[in-house]
Amino acid sequence: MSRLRFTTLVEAPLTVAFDVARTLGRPWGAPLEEVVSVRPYRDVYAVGPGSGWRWLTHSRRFSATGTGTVVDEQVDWETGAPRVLGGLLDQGVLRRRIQAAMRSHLDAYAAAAERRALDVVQVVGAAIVSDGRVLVAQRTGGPYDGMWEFPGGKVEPGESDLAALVRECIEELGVAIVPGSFVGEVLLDGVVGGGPPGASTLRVWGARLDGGEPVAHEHAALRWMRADGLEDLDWIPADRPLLPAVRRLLAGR
Ligand SMILES: Nc1nc2c([nH]c(=O)n2[C@H]2C[C@H](O)[C@@H](COP(=O)(O)OP(=O)(O)OP(=O)(O)O)O2)c(=O)[nH]1
Repeated sequence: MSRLRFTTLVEAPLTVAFDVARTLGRPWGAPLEEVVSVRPYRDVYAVGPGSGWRWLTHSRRFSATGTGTVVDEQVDWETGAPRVLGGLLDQGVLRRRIQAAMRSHLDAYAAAAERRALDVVQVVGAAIVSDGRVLVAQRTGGPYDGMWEFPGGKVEPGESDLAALVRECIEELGVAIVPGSFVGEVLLDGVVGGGPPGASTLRVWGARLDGGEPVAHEHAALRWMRADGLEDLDWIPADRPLLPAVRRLLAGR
């Protein structure tokens, strides 16, 4: 079997990286069919019957990082041609062709995803840690009335994620923060900022206070929570998958 791997960093949220990858498909003509699709985390395609290949799969994994989405792709194939000829074909001609086609395809893909990301409203949140506790905030009004969240909000056009994080904490809590390590990114199912449902994501960073005590200017309440009480809060459902990473942040790992 022959295998090629590709890694691309796309400056776009998970949802955009995933959706644009699927719209563009892949740069070779083999008739691949979808085997698995878990939006926005992974998909797998393989050749359909009667295609002339013994084996051809293309799998992609989309992972969130502080600077964008990392897309790891793997192409596995075997033509099924007789031994020596098959080896030459798989390891020589096809390998070079797939590699060259994928390289220019991935450059165009990254650029297209970055352009599309400009049209999607991104939400950022701060997991502010102090003395082994994390600050959580209770929303008031709207569909998530009474639920708990990380302070933060929508990134404005042309603003960086971290600038938005700092601005939102000043507006909502009246404090300056220093952003730290990236905690994670989750899909938001609903409509955010008037966009299509499920287009946006929430990206959370660890942070520390740069002096001052947070005051709830826009929330019903604020609470400093230790790791063991986090699961019991009535969180906005989208935030729950982030809790294991927040516990690791509190444990200093
Ligand atoms: N801030 C924040 N928003 C979250 C979290 N989880 C989650 O699903 N959301 C959703 C709720 C909203 O639909 C959206 C954020 O909107 P927001 O109302 O807080 O944004 P904003 O501060 O910019 O408010 P506005 O100026 O538009 O009124 O993201 C979270 O942990 N923190």
